[in-house]
Amino acid sequence: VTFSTSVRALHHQWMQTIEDQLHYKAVRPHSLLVFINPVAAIQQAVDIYQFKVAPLFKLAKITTVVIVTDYANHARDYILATDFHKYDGVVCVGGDGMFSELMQGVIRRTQTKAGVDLNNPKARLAKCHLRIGIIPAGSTNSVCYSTTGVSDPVTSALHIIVGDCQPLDVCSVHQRNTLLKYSASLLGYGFFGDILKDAERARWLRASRYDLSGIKTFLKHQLYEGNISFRLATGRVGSPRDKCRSQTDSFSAGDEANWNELEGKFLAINGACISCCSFRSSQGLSPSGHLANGALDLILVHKCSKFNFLRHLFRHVTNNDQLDFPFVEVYRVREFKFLPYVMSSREIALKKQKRKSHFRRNIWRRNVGRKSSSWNSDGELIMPAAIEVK
Ligand SMILES: Nc1ncnc2c1ncn2[C@@H]1O[C@H](COP(=O)(O)OP(=O)(O)OP(=O)(O)O)[C@@H](O)[C@H]1O
Repeated sequence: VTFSTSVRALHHQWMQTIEDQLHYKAVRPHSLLVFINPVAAIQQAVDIYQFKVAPLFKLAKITTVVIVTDYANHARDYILATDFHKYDGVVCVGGDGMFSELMQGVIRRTQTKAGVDLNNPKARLAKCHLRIGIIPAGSTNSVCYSTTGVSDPVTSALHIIVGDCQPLDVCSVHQRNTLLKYSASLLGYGFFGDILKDAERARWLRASRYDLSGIKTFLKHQLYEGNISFRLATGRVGSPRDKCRSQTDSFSAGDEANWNELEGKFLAINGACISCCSFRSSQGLSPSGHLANGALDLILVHKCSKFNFLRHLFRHVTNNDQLDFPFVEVYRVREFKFLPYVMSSREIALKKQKRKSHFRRNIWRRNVGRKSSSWNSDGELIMPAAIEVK
């Protein structure tokens, strides 16, 4: 909504009323540290901040320190080394990758200060009090879209100004006793991991790199074999197949379920902490995913024909239920572990020999088990395939 008037007195009255209202807001930021990723999407983040956001912060009397990053992980390193007493929060001007970078910095900083061993997958993390605001300026902006309902810099700036707060679930991704990453939106193995890996090689194509890599990855129809074990979320956390999207309970003590285990050949294994919607898919990967219920929706896409996989993918951009297929399983879980089955080079050699005589009969097996995929963690690649997520 835009108000406009040529009457000076009325304009002044409106401004005064807004200022008064802001004055009464108890928890709103007065001082912010802003990080701008100049290479996000079509390299317009600096302009978006300068022309759309900075004037609003100025009107709201928010003082800012602005840093245009020089390299990947500049913001994360800065957060780890900075004294935050004078800031009420940090703002990320960029996409999901940039948000993830700031989030890694904020969580790592909080845990280190609290003496928590980051590499211990069983450690209970300390709560982060420093808030992160997102001004969408990236290619996908899924976290912003899933939390505010749109991807619009001005809307996000207004949310920040009035001090809106939306808690988010974050999961830790470990390999044995090493922390790999924290993830707040998508953890995708197979299809989404391969798309990202391919798209990273073609960053010069900007946002369209995802479309091109998506088509290439789809045509490869690569299957990945492995074992997945997961602990279901119990209590009133709802189900990923709920049609009702209203908020559910969050994790409560004593909420323990047994581990389930299954193995198979997967086209995709996706963990969604939020619905992961974006302009590409207004429903998202997990349309009923909740924002802070302490659970993650685990979507397993089993081996199926290319045609059926295309139907599943196509439903993400329509209002049809993309989870309603016999080859798609979905669980709301507290944690999961994945172990890829990858053949050794000796096994591959043996298989090749065998295939010479049974080439036609075994042709379908060509894609299975030769190599593992990588994980796409909020738009960042995680190379180890065997992970524990909590
Ligand atoms: N100055 C910089 N030079 C190069 N890379 C940077 C710089 N600053 C940040 N980065 C990195 O750029 C990566 C991508 O940034 P970002 O997520 O903002 O844009 P995007 O990939 O276009 O958007 P999305 O993640 O929403 O698709 C992030 O991983 C971030 O760490």
